[in-house]
Amino acid sequence: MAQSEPNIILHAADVQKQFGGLRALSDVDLQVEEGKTHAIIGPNGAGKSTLLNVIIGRLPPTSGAVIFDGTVLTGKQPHEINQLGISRVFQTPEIFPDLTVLQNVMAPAFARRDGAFKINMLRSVDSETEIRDEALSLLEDIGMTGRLEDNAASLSRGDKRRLELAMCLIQRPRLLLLDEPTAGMSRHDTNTTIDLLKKIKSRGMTKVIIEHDMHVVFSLADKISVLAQGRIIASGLPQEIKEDPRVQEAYLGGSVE
Ligand SMILES: Nc1ncnc2c1ncn2[C@@H]1O[C@H](COP(=O)(O)OP(=O)(O)OP(=O)(O)O)[C@@H](O)[C@H]1O
Repeated sequence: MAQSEPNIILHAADVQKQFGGLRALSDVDLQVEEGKTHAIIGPNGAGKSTLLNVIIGRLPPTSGAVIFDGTVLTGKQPHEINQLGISRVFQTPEIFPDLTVLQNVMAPAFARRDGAFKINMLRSVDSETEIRDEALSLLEDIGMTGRLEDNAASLSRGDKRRLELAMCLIQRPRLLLLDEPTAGMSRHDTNTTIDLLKKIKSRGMTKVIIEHDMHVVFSLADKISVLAQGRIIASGLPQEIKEDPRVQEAYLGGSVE
């Protein structure tokens, strides 16, 4: 029996981004399959953050379009894109410093339940007990059960990043964008985060991850696209990318191990 075609949930179609005289993105065509983890790698200045900012509506593309599950995102505001079920974990954590750790994780679930989020996120309307239970479960997953009542401002940078990840996960977005989710973390915290991201894979959430740490990339990615000087120079399975001479060259002759 023929295999059914994979569903492309996110498509950046022929995207260009110009900053004055600098072309940060050229002819970028990125297709992300539903339920998969798609990593975008590339040397410094390759255009990775620019592409992510175009996807989430923070930057308008100079030309081209981004399509999410049949809806053209280009021209929409970041909050509208978020309401369609796209969340992003930022390099600088965006948390509520004056709330406790537990309150931080519960807050986005209440916002989603009571406000505009509720229409397009995967989950249905929950009771406060359900939200609390899910927040506790996520906090256990990220190893922060011992810090529930601590003020979020008191957390280390790595803990703030994992807290923000839990805040995104409780919204159960259809697409989660992760911008260097383990930057600044110890190896132990990095591995905890990898385990958490693997765990949520089984929930069918699609993830796009930008990452410099190849241990993280090769632990998580189903597919990898390589950006260099604003162009996608290779796209494929992790093993194909590892062996691709163009990729080795883009990393200045280094290895992508
Ligand atoms: N707002 C901006 N104005 C002008 N130039 C910009 C702007 N944002 C990014 N650039 C330039 O666009 C290019 C791509 O930058 P970008 O931050 O997307 O790369 P990156 O792959 O994310 O790099 P890194 O891995 O170092 O974060 C770089 O040359 C950068 O200097």
